[in-house]
Amino acid sequence: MLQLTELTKTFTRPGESDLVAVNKLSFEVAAGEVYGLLGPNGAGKTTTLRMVLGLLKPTSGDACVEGHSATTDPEEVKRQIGLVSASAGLYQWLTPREMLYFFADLYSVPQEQIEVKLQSLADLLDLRRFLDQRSSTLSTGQKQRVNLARALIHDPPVMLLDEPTRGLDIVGTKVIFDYVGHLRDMGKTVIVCTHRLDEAERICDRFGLLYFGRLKYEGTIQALREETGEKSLVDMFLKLMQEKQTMTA
Ligand SMILES: Nc1ncnc2c1ncn2[C@@H]1O[C@H](COP(=O)(O)OP(=O)(O)OP(=O)(O)O)[C@@H](O)[C@H]1O
Repeated sequence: MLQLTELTKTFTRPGESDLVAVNKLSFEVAAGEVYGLLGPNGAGKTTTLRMVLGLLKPTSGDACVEGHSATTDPEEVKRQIGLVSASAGLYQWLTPREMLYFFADLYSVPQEQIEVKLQSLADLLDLRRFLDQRSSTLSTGQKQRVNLARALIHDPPVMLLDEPTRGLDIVGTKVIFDYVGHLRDMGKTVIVCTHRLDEAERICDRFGLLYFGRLKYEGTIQALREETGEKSLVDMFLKLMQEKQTMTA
């Protein structure tokens, strides 16, 4: 369970006015739910994720991850979250097996559980053929699957996926779709940040449309259609942008 309460981040900029990058953002994501946090460049998605991860201190408000405050208990919050980021790399000189053991150890997964966990992830993500091959020799798709396994090795209840399909072909994208399906089935609380609105529409249960740090719309695709009068997320965004242009014209 993830709960954001009036989460706010103001950046002070030398010689310029302050920038409210995230502005009183409140929403909840339940276990077994996939929430799409969507927004154009600069909307405040990354700043929000950094605060949820306990890496950036909010100016006010808080994010609660499984009941732990990201502000006062950031170390526990990190243990509760699995992060999948398009830009995460692998340790080239390690094999996937070594890397998964390394991260399991880092997260204090009990020794007797590591092998069991590794075997189940190897099945889930089809890693068996290359578990003992150096990561530098893996294909892009194989590396991606190892990264997905790494995020789950400590069995976190909350998963953050940041641009998970960036740079992937159809096969790689399908792996992500299936992975998100598994996460939902496992009862994880999932947040997906992406620019790919068409993909978000297929994999998310509910959406928050972020614009200039504020949640402009929130709901299921059906609720958003009724509220905006637009059919697709793309059209909803275009409408939002138009409103802003009219306001500033
Ligand atoms: N450390 C910082 N200092 C000053 N301004 C910042 C800082 N970090 C982010 N910003 C500003 O805050 C706003 C939100 O940025 P953020 O990276 O959260 O947006 P985003 O929605 O993730 O965008 P993108 O999709 O392009 O990654 C932007 O205007 C950005 O320039």
